[in-house]
Amino acid sequence: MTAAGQPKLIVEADAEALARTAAERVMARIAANPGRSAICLTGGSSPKKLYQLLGSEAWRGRIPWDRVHWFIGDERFVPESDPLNNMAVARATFLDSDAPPGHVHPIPTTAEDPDASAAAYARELQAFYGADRLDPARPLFDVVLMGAGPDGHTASLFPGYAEIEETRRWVVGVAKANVAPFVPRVSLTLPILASCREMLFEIAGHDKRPILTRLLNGENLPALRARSNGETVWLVDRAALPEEIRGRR
Ligand SMILES: O=C(O)[C@H](O)[C@@H](O)[C@H](O)[C@H](O)COP(=O)(O)O
Repeated sequence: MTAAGQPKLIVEADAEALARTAAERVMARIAANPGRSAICLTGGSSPKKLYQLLGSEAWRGRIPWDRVHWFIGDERFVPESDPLNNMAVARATFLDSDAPPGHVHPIPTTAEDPDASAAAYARELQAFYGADRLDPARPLFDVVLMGAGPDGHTASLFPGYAEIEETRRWVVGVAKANVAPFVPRVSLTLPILASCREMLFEIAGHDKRPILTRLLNGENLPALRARSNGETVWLVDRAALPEEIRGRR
């Protein structure tokens, strides 16, 4: 985990400390980009503490809302009114109070199917970026937030699924998830997620220990294959660490 190009592992005492470090890193990337900043959010339970922090009185005032745009790396193909909708969680927790509406870019789930929704979001990302080819010298996102599922998926890129190998399309529809909730998904692909200054994984809690152990052992799972063209950071808490590593820290 220390060789060049490898994810950098940062261990925090607990999920609260992890969320604070994640918030500081997001803020540092926004501050380092004096222009229009783009943050790619994620879903599931892992980012909730971070979102709550960013929505708190102390942190809200630190965010330059007028120059930050908020995207999402994957979505469950359910209406925004459904509690399973990833962007709806981010909106309710921190975006709705301060983000200008035009700066929040949800994956549309009103299209006829996940493929149509994926195509629409690809067009939106390309319009924002100003090109349909990514220039390695000009990343699409400042930060891409990620989580790791129990099967090693990340975003909605599941192990063994064809979508993980996609190199051409920016966004793909995924007919059925490998883990609950078993609803269709829409996901950005690895090359698009890689187009960022920092990819930041949040992996916390005892339940994550089995999958973190597999990832640290180098299993070729989507969460290990997802890498930034810039920096990749795995923020983990002690509860998620395998026993033998925990004893050494
Ligand atoms: O829509 C989703 O479910 C996600 O974006 C997904 O990739 C998530 O990050 C992992 O499954 C981890 O999920 P938890 O954070 O709930 O463990």
